[in-house]
Amino acid sequence: RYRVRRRSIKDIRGPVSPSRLLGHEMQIRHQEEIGDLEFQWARQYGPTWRTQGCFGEDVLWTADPKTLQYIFHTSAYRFPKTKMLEQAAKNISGRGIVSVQGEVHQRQRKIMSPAFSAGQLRTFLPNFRQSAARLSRKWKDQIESSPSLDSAIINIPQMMARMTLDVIGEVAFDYRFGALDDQENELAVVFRDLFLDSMLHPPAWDVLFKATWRYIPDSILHYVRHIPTREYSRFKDFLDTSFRIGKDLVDQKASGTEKGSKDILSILVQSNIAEDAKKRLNEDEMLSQIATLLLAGHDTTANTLVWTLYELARHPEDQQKVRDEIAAARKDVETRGDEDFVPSDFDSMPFLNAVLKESLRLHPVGAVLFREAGGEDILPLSEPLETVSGKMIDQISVSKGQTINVSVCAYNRLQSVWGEDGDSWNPSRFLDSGKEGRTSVGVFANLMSFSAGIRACIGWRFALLEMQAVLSELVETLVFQYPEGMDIMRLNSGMMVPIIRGKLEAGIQLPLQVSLAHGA
Ligand code: HEM
Repeated sequence: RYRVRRRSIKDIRGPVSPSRLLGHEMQIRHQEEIGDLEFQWARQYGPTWRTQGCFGEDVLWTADPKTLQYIFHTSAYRFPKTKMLEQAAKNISGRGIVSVQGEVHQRQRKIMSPAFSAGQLRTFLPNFRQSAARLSRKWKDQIESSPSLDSAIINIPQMMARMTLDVIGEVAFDYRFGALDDQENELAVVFRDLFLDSMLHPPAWDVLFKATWRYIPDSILHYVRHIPTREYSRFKDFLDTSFRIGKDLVDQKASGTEKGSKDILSILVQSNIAEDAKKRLNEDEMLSQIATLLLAGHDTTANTLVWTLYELARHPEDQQKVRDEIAAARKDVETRGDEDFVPSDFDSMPFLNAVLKESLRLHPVGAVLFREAGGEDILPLSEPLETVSGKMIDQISVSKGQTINVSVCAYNRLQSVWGEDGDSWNPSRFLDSGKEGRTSVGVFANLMSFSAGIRACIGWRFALLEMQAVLSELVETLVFQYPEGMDIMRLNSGMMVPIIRGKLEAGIQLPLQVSLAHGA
């Protein structure tokens, strides 16, 4: 009888598995700091290695630029998200753009793209700036009411996440969360600590259970969202609440009472109406996009900004350089007679942009992307790889269903791409233009932090402009200092977040000493 032989990746080198049943899964999820193991393995085996998943599955890991380029750019939909990831995304965001695949994804992305055009984005800048100004006002008030009157220790992540939630509410849906003003908004409440509460250090039973999802038919898998444990019920609460509130919002936009509105949902509703009837988003898909944008568009940006302030507090000379650049741009604004920065002003802040890139490089909020081979395929490698049996190979054959974990954090530090100081903070690397010979990979700055290709972050320009707007306000008006002896760790709560070593129970923490900038 003819049998198809699966292509084995057993000859790819990798660490010895600590458990037959769970492989490296628990070790990876419970590692002390996010990325530590991947950095170690990338150093030991090069940018491609193999680990053991649950039930003895061989998992291929890659941080190799040529492989990444092949998977994300060259191969269209040939490397879908794993079924486990697809279902996990559906549990929390429904059938929105993050969780669908192939043609459905292509259809949704086409309808959503107009809402993220450059022209559309410009209209959001005043909102980004006003929200940033409200945040800096809050922190100034905290400083002015502190015992010393000139500085205060402030836990940065808390208010930052509230600000980005307010921003996404307003510009995406014309909806007021009032999060910066401590309002007990229903949606804001189901959102609070959603990921930290549900995804940190998952128990072994759940890791094993999720590993079986690939064998369960979709019609049954759909019901996992009703499992009454902490993770599943928190996600269900969030999704149900966001669908209920979203429905009112969509009805308002569709009824045309808000003609001329420029929020993302209004554009989306219009773009959907303009689409061929057969290709339109149905109600379930439309509501899912609301949950998706809330999730994808708020904590991501907040955390990147938090890590940026962490680095600037640790590198005061760089912080001052950014402040000087902002001051020079401010003079230009005044000379022009404008009230505030316009998008092109941020082009004249090369160091601020380099700082954001370097922060995204060292602290990608999504440290790993999960894919599988949609069919038999051959992955190219940028450098020959020595196998367990001592062969040198320059490509890897994979079978349909082969799990491929993309280590964004390891790629972002790869010495062959970023130089010997790949592990260190050095924003100036982005000021040098000597990039010839590099394999072009990510959608932004050759980084994988916003992913790449047809499934790259749809909101990367949005995030960048928001971060430019917020960082320029905060650094112009405030000075951030790193408290002596504090030890911050990168924790995995589904996203890379900071905590203080030994104080996990305190949750996400980055307390910085904040004072008023001279003249602010
Ligand atoms: C610094 C901030 C951000 C980072 C680092 C980031 C990162 C990413 C990454 C890595 C992906 C790919 C995920 C995967 O393939 O598994 C992604 C997808 C996505 N992001 Fe972002 N993101 C950010 C901000 C935003 C914002 C502000 C929005 C919306 C306003 C947004 C909306 C989305 C959407 C809708 C997708 C799915 C795209 C698709 O599958 O076609 N993101 N993002």
